[in-house]
Amino acid sequence: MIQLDHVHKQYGGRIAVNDIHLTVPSGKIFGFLGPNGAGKSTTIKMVTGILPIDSGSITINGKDISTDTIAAKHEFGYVPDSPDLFLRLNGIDYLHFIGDIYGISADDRTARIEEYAKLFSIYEALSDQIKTYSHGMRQKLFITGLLVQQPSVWILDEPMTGLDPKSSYQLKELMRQHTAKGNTVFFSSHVLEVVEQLCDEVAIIRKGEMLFHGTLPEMREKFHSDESLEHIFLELTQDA
Ligand SMILES: Nc1ncnc2c1ncn2[C@@H]1O[C@H](COP(=O)(O)OP(=O)(O)OP(=O)(O)O)[C@@H](O)[C@H]1O
Repeated sequence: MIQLDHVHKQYGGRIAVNDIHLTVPSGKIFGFLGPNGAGKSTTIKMVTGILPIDSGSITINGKDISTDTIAAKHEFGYVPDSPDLFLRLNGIDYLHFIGDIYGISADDRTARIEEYAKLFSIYEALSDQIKTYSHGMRQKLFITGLLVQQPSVWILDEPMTGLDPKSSYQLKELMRQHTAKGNTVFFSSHVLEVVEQLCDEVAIIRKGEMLFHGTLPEMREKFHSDESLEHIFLELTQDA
């Protein structure tokens, strides 16, 4: 479970996230939506401890990211929207680095690397430097790292971007299996068809303000609409 309590963030004088209160429950796939510049990545970077919070608090499985940072970081895994990191490492070195950080045993890590790198068709490329990977391959390597770590909470920023249809399907299946075991998946996306098909709950943010948080049936009831998520999203986020 992820809990955001009155979280606020400004860049200079500009408010990026305004007093957000949100619970991402265990056992659910949770979609975080909003137009460009709405505050999604800023929120995700605060949840993951990459950016400091100006005010409010964030806990992951009850561990406070600001005051109990290391413990909180052991609760989640994160796949960034721009996986352009550790470029001089080989894929396999990156996966062992993740295994070392999170104390994954040699047997578990070998089995997981083999299973998931093969599932995402990057096994053959693991001895190459990450800088030679395409965007989609980098994305899949970071997802494989998440699966080597196997944390209870998955935080994914635009995870489907750059994935081919088969990999996107595999990731969606893994998200479903993970939450079916009582774990948490929190991801941002612009692909509303995927969100509509996959998510148990959604939150919509615009200009740093939370516009809606709940299930899709609750959204339809609240906005008196039988329309698609895309239609409701466009209505909600259009400039007044
Ligand atoms: N490092 C920064 N310095 C100054 N302003 C920033 C910075 N990062 C983001 N912002 C501003 O904060 C606001 C929220 O940006 P954020 O990246 O969180 O949006 P987003 O919802 O993730 O957008 P996108 O869908 O385009 O990725 C925007 O107005 C953006 O210009």
